[in-house]
Amino acid sequence: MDREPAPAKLNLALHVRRRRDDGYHELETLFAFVKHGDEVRLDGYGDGFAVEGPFAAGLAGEGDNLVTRARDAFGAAFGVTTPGRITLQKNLPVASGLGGGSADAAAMLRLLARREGVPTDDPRLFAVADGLGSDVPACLLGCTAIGTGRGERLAPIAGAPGVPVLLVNPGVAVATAAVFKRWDGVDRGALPSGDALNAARVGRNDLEASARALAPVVDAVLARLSDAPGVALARMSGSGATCFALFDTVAARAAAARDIGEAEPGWWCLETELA
Ligand SMILES: C[C@](O)(CO)[C@H](O)COP(=O)(O)OP(=O)(O)OC[C@H]1O[C@@H](n2ccc(N)nc2=O)[C@H](O)[C@@H]1O
Ligand SMILES: Nc1ncnc2c1ncn2[C@@H]1O[C@H](COP(=O)(O)OP(=O)(O)OP(=O)(O)O)[C@@H](O)[C@H]1O
Repeated sequence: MDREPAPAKLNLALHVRRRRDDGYHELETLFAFVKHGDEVRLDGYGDGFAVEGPFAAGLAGEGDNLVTRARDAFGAAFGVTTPGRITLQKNLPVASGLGGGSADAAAMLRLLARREGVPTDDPRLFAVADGLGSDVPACLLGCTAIGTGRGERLAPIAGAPGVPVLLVNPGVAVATAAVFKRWDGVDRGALPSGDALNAARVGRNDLEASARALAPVVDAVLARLSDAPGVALARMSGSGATCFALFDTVAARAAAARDIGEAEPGWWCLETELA
């Protein structure tokens, strides 16, 4: 059995600069990853596709799932067919701003590249990732990076590994296309330069207002995270509704997780670290 982790993506900052003629938006975003996520497994025997784990329910099956689409796109690009049974361990909430589907697709590509002897920096692999979704190249790269264009043009930067993070999702799925559609068209300026934490601190998420309009509970999540003692930064990730907070200490993160868990037992809370 071959396994590959699919870590959750965060947009520490997400600046939307303009709407393009092709319907996508020009972004400047600071991608980072945490130490938790989904997992893709490939078993050499059998065939088919199965999803398990806490967020497996209701997820697209074979055909529509990004994992099987990644397998098929890899096969078409490299002229190989990889038999075997694929299992997706779905630990991340779906349509939640954590890029779970993109992370799963990227993990499938990494796993197949390893099997077939394709270097992970092969430009053809990135072209396949690009064709699967705007976040997939960043997830394939898998390290702190500035993303421009649709998010597919990547420049790695030094990260801040080990910083304590709390992720909170209120259980409302938000469709990415709908959030971009509500963006007000106002360019609020470039992503600040500097190291990752400084850029994150000074930056924004320009999709927050649109996501709040679709999922007003995002306000409550951000309020709870911002009010937590010892919080350095609280912000929504991607198109929401998951919000993250960076903490000064593990103890402060643990206290916030406990308080939020008691006050809002229906919310998903995950204590993790920047990778
Ligand atoms: C919000 C982010 O997660 C931030 O990293 C990404 O921009 C979205 O990445 P993704 O989920 O991989 O998005 P895609 O599957 O490529 O696109 C889904 C839909 O989101 C909108 N979309 C996405 C990316 C982008 N730069 N501009 C857009 O307007 C488009 O309506 C598109 O049809
Ligand atoms: N393996 C997968 N995991 C999650 N979603 C998938 C997967 N395959 C297909 N999808 C579909 O893709 C859509 C987006 O899911 P995903 O969880 O990647 O979005 P997201 O977390 O909102 O990403 P973003 O950071 O772009 O906002 C869902 O509506 C889901 O039906």
